[in-house]
Amino acid sequence: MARIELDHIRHSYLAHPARDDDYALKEVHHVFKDGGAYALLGPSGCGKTTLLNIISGLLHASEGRLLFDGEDVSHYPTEARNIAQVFQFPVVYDTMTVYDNLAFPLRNRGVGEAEVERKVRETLDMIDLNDWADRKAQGMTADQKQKISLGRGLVRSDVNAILFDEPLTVIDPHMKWVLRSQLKLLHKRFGHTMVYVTHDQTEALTFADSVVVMYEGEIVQIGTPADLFNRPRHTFVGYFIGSPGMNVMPVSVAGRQARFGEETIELPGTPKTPMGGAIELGVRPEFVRIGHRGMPATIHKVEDIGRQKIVRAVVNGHAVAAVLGEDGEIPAEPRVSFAPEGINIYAGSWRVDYENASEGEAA
Ligand SMILES: Nc1ncnc2c1ncn2[C@@H]1O[C@H](COP(=O)(O)OP(=O)(O)OP(=O)(O)O)[C@@H](O)[C@H]1O
Repeated sequence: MARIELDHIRHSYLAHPARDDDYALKEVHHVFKDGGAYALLGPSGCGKTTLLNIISGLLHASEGRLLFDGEDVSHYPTEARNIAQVFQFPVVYDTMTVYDNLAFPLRNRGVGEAEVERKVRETLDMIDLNDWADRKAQGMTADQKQKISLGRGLVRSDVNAILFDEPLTVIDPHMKWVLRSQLKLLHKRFGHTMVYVTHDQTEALTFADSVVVMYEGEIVQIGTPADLFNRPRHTFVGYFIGSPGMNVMPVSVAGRQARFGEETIELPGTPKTPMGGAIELGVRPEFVRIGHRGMPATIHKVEDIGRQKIVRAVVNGHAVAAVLGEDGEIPAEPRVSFAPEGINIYAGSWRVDYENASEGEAA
C-alpha cells in the first residue's frame, strides 16, 4: 500500500486554460496517508472523478506531480501504477465463472493456484457469492455483477491503492449497507489505502476515516466526520453535511460579540483579525435552542421526524432551522438562542479561528 501525494495538482480540460475557472481542479496539494480510508465527497461537477482519474492514470494532470511513496508516477500509465479500480457500473467477463473473474487479476500476476484459491474464496465470502462461484457471470443481475467487480478490486493485496468511483450506485439499499460495512471491516483488517468517490454523505461518513469535501474544483476540508460536523472549515461543508445543513447568517463582529441585525450574540472566543470578505455566523440546527430566552422568532413549520423535530423559524428576517428532541416544547412567544460551543464565524466563507483556541479547536 502506498502514501499518495498530490503535489500542487491542477487540471483543465481546455488546451489553453487562462483563468481559474478554466480548471476543473483548481489546486490540490494534499497527502493521502498509507493505509488511510478516504472518501471524496461533493456535488456533481466538483471534480471528484477528475481527481480519482488523475490518481489512477486515466488522466494526466495539466500541472503538478503525483507521488506514490515518494516516487513520481505522474507520467506512468495506469498499468504501471499497480492500483485496483471499481467503477460505477460492473466490469466483468461474462463468459467466465464468478470464481474465474476474481482469480483473473491474481493469475495475471503469476500468483500460485493455492494462494488464488485462498484469496478468491475469502473474497467471495466477503461479497456473499461463494454459492455462485461456478456460475457464469452472464445472466446475473446488475447488482450481483457489481459485487463481482468489487471482489475483483479487493482480491489483490499487493496494490498501491484501491480506487472506488461511486461503486454502490446499482446496488439495492440493504446490500449497500452490508457492502459498506464489509469494506470498512476489510480496511481495518488489511489496511489498504482506499479512495472512494461519492456524492452521498451517509456513504462517505460511514465508510471513511477521513472525508475529503470538494467544492468547485477545490478540497475545502479533510476531516473526520466529527470535524466536519463540529468545525466546518467552509460554509459549503456546513450546508452540505448534516440534515438540515448549518444555518448561516450575516453578522458584524466586534471583539467577542457578533451583531446580527439589532441582536447581540456572545461568541465563545474572540475571532482573529483581520477578516477579509463577508462576515457570517454559522450554527448547526443541533445547537439552536428554542425557549424563553434570546432573539424573538416566528415559527413557520415543525416537521416531526420521529425522535426529533425540525423547527423552521424566522429570526431577524432570516430563516433558521433548529433540531429539537421529541419532547421539546415551543413556547407561545418563542425565542431563539445559540449554544456557544456550536458557533463558528466565517470570513469570505472560510472559518476564522478564535484567539487562544486550543490546537484541536483551531484544526
Ligand atoms: N472529459 C471532459 N471534458 C471536458 N470537461 C469535463 C470532462 N470531464 C469532466 N469535465 C468537467 O470537469 C468538471 C469536474 O467534473 P468531474 O466529473 O470530475 O466532477 P464529479 O465531481 O466527479 O461529478 P459527478 O459526481 O457528476 O461525476 C465539471 O465541470 C465537468 O463538466
